[in-house]
Amino acid sequence: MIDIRKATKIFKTKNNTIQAVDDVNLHIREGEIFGVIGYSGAGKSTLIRMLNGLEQPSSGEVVIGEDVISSMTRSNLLRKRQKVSMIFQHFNLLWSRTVADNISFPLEIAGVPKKERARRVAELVELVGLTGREDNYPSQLSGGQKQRVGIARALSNRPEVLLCDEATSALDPETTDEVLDLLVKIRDEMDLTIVLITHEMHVIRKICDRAAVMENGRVVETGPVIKLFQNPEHGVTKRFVKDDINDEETALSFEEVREMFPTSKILKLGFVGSQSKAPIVSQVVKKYNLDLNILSGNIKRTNNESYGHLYVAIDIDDADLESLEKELAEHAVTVEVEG
Ligand SMILES: Nc1ncnc2c1ncn2[C@@H]1O[C@H](COP(=O)(O)OP(=O)(O)OP(=O)(O)O)[C@@H](O)[C@H]1O
Repeated sequence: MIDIRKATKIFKTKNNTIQAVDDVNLHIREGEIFGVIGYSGAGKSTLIRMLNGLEQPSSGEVVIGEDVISSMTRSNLLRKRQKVSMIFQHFNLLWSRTVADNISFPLEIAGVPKKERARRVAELVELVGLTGREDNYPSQLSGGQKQRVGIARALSNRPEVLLCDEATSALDPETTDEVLDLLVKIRDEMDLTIVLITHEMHVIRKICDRAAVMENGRVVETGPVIKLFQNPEHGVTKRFVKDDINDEETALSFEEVREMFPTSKILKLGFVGSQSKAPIVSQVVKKYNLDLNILSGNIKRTNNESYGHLYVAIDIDDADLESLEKELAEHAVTVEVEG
């Protein structure tokens, strides 16, 4: 559906040349929620702006559906933007217009008749959960409500692609989750493809199907979200995953654990998918008659799976450990011996 092929973007300023996007190749499938994550300056905004022609690549191509965005005429691009719409971190609402009039604005520009506009606005207000707020001005709304207006406005011309530029970065965690839930709902109900950029791994974990990690203009890792969390390969991905899981405390307490259980081995058991809900550990503990201390654990949910790990201190000799590893592997539970 979306193909970014060998895209680069070079900004030349008076004293400087900056390679904001460096030889990026990405394929985004129809109907997926695709995330791009990176720290500040990684090139995310420049990349997402290439998808609606707000930036033109210095070289390479951006294709959405049948259209080569990177070589469209201005008038065709303006028409295409009705099908590739965008929401923003700071909402970009028109402050002198009411909720209803903000949502109606793109329809007015597209020349939709008044009656039809009113019908569409009513539908969208309901879809984004703003019934009763139609006549409010943006200044009378909370951040989450303002973003709902932004979403409704972006959906007014029935786009095929919705681009989200740090759409939840200005919101508190609870409101973030509500807006993320809304994005999933509209993707499901409206056959949308969503591309979002963020610096929060939580956002990727919560709603994305696949994601790309950017650093210095390059995509350094890409794949299904569960894979990025379970088996991050690049250092930047590992940092993002660690920040999200926040297992620093576990690492710090290993020394104490060794003092407390000098004869034990410390194991990290990794779970994914349906296995993370099954009582596998208690089954093998019973079977091998093991003495086991649970040190810490963490189970997280992605959009459609759970994954996580459990640190345990366990009195076990090498032979038993080998059979235990084999048995757990049959249940897709990984075992790593710490230290
Ligand atoms: N119009 C521009 N002119 C010159 N340099 C630019 C321009 N736009 C972006 N850059 C530079 O390109 C690099 C990538 O910027 P970009 O905004 O795409 O990164 P980002 O990952 O979105 O970061 P942030 O999250 O801070 O917005 C940065 O070094 C930035 O300073």
